Amino acid sequence: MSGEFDRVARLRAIFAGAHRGVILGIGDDAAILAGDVLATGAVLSTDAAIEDVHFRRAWIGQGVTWRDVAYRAAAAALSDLAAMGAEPRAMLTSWAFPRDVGDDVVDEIARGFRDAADVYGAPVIGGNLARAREIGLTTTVIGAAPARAPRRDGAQAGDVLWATGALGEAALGLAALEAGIAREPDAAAFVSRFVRPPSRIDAGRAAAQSAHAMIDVSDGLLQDLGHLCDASGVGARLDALAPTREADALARRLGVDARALLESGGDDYELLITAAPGVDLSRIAHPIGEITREPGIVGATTARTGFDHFG
Ligand SMILES: Nc1ncnc2c1ncn2[C@@H]1O[C@H](COP(=O)(O)OP(=O)(O)O)[C@@H](O)[C@H]1O
Ligand SMILES: Cc1ncc(C[n+]2csc(CCOP(=O)(O)OP(=O)(O)O)c2C)c(N)n1
Ligand SMILES: [Mg+2]
Repeated sequence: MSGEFDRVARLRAIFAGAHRGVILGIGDDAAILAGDVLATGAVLSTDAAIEDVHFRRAWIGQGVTWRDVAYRAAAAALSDLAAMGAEPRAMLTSWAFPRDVGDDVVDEIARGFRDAADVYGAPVIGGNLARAREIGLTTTVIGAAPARAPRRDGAQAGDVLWATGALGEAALGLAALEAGIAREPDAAAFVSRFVRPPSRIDAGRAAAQSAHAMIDVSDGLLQDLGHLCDASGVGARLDALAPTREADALARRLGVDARALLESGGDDYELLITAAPGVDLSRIAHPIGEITREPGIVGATTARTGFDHFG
C-alpha cells in the first residue's frame, strides 16, 4: 500500500488534464482559479459523505461500487450549486480513511469523482488525505453565480411549487440496499437513482431566471420544503402525490410505505422551485402544489419528518 505522497501522485494522474480557468491544480499548497471564470461571483458549498451515515462498505459488490459511492458524494455536494442556479467550476475533496483501505479503492474513489467532474464540468483541483477510523469524503464545490440566485427565503403566497423529478425513489433504492436485494431486477433502477443522482444543474440554471425560491431535496420533501417555507414565512399545499406502480410494488415487497418515502425519504437531490403562477417550468419540472399565506404544510399524509443528523 502506498504512503500519503505516493497516493497524491496517483490522484494527480487520475485527475490530470487541462481545465478552463484552472491556473494551478493538484500538487502545490493550494489551487488557483482564474478570476474571470468566477467574474459573476463565486458560489461555495461543502458537504460530507461519511461511512455508515451516508453509505456502507457492505454495499460494495451488492450493486454498488466505490466509484458509485464517490460519484454520489460529489453529486450530493454539487446539488447545492444546482439549487442556487450556479454553474459548477471546480471541486476540492478531502478524504479520510483507515490504513486498511488499499490503493485500488482510493483509485476507484478518484475515478468516481472524475466521473462527476466530467458530468458536471467541475474538475477536482485539490483536496486532502488523512487517516481516520471511518471513511469520510468531504467535497467543497465552487460555482459561478447566476445573474440572480433564487434563495430559500423568496417564496410568495400563490406561487406554484415545482419539483424536477420523482421524489422518494432514491430512498426506495436505499431501502433495497439495506434489505440486501439491490441486484434484483425490480430494485436496480431505484438503486441506481440513489447511487447516481441525475444532475439538475441545467434545470437550476434555467429556473434561476424566473424562480422566487429554490432548494434541493437532500433530507426529504417535507423537511426541505419546510426549510423553504420557514425562511419565506409562508406555508404550502401539496397536491395528491402518488408513487409510481413500480415504486409501490417495491415498497410493498420491502414492507415500507412508498408515499411516506416520497414525503420524507431524502437522498433525492431533486430541486423544489417556487415561481409565479404564469411561469411555465414544465420543460424542467412538474407542479406538486402551491405556496400558501398560512404557515404549515397541508396535503401530506405523514408528519413533517425527514433526515436529521442529530434528531
Ligand atoms: N459547520 C458549519 N459551519 C458553518 N456553517 C455551516 C456549518 N454546517 C452547516 N452550515 C450552514 O448551514 C446551512 C444549512 O446547512 P445544510 O443543512 O447542510 O444545508 P444543505 O442541505 O444545503 O447542505 C448552510 O448555509 C451551511 O453552509
Ligand atoms: C447508510 C445510510 N443510512 C441512511 C442514509 C440516509 N441519509 C443519510 S444522510 C441523509 C440526508 C442528506 O445528507 P446531509 O449530510 O444532511 O446532506 P445535506 O442536507 O447537508 O446536503 C439521508 C437521507 C444513507 N444515505 N445511508
Ligand atoms: Mg449540507
